[in-house]
Amino acid sequence: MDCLPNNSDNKTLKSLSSDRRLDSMDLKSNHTALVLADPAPLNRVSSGLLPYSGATFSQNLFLTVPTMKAGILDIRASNCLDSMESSSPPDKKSRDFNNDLESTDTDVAYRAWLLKYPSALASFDQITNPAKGKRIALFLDYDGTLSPIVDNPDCAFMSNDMRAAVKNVAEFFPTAIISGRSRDKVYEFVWLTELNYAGSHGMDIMGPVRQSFDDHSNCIRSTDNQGKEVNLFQPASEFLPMIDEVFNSLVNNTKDIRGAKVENNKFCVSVHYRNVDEKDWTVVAQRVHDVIRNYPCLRLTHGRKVLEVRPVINWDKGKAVTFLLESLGLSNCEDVLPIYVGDDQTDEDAFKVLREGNCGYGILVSSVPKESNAFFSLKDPQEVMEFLKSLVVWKKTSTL
Ligand SMILES: O=P(O)(O)OC[C@H]1O[C@H](O[C@H]2O[C@H](CO)[C@@H](O)[C@H](O)[C@H]2O)[C@H](O)[C@@H](O)[C@@H]1O
Repeated sequence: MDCLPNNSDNKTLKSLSSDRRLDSMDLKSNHTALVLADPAPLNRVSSGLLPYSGATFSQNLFLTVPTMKAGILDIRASNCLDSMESSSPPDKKSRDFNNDLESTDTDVAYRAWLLKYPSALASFDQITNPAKGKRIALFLDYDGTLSPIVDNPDCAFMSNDMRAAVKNVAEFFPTAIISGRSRDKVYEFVWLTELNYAGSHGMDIMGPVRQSFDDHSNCIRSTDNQGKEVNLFQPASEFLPMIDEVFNSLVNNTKDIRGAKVENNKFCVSVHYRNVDEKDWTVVAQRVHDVIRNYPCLRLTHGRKVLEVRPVINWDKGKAVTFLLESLGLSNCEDVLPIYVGDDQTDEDAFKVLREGNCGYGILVSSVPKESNAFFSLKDPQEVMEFLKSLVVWKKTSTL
């Protein structure tokens, strides 16, 4: 069934939910597990979507929702649990408990992995040589990239040193933050006016005014914190009432699970299980499924000890990068080298766009080996900061 709401009336979306309940009786279909799989949970994606082409694309933004097989919710929750475990590699604290032998194995595995994803610091020339004569455009994820992962998402502050490094780099290169958090929240953490911001995994982009976007159905004129006129692009605006409703249900459904935390990120909702006892992860997964089973227009993806509930639209951090490049007048690959730095599963969409377009580099921030679409790697936010500083030094000393 296509998930194609044609106006902002939440009832339309709810009635699609009831249709979907009929579909759930279709025992022949076999796509349900895909709803939960990350990163490509959908069975049909609108192709060739170029939002900045000037065409109205509201309809094309919506993806086909797989039909649901009756009575397999438990299987779905257990699939989800596998993903929860695999997308949550042990943190340094717990790895330090491992014995020496295991640590050595981990180091050997990491060094082997570095052959495939070389350090962006050690390979700095390889990154900057192709940038000669071009402008570098920088895209930065927030959590785990600019700020270290901490237990309480409300306390994921970036250091003053990191803020200074981002401010400096933005003086030389157009820079944008693309975060899963709401745009307002990430701005409160970063607090730098010289950047562009995209929140809700790219579903809320504030960029410079572009006349060519004026007819765009999801683009409106607004003002930023300093009263400057800007373009706001919000391709999931029709989902706002639904997301609020789901947020409230998720808060309600998980309030008895010790350590669970639900975060409203405006166009998506995060359900955190970092502080939940591992034996209760399955309960978290089940409760989330209990809620979203009523919303076929929503899907689930996995982040770092977090389940992300988001609209089923053909939009992600990769699309946001393309959109921002266009908005900033930087879409010509001949003149521009985009670099995207991120640590999470949702950043893979952006790495993929750069890799497939052969027009820039993804840099994965990870201290453990992971398969990625990135070209390079950095170990942690500290190394990200060193990389940003190196870019500034390179630019200042570069004669080209
Ligand atoms: O795209 P990002 O900027 O990386 O945002 C992704 C999610 O990041 C946050 O959660 C993660 O960081 C928290 C603070 O370190 C940590 O406690 C949590 O376990 C991580 O998943 C944020 O809270 C989420 O809303 C974002 O979606």
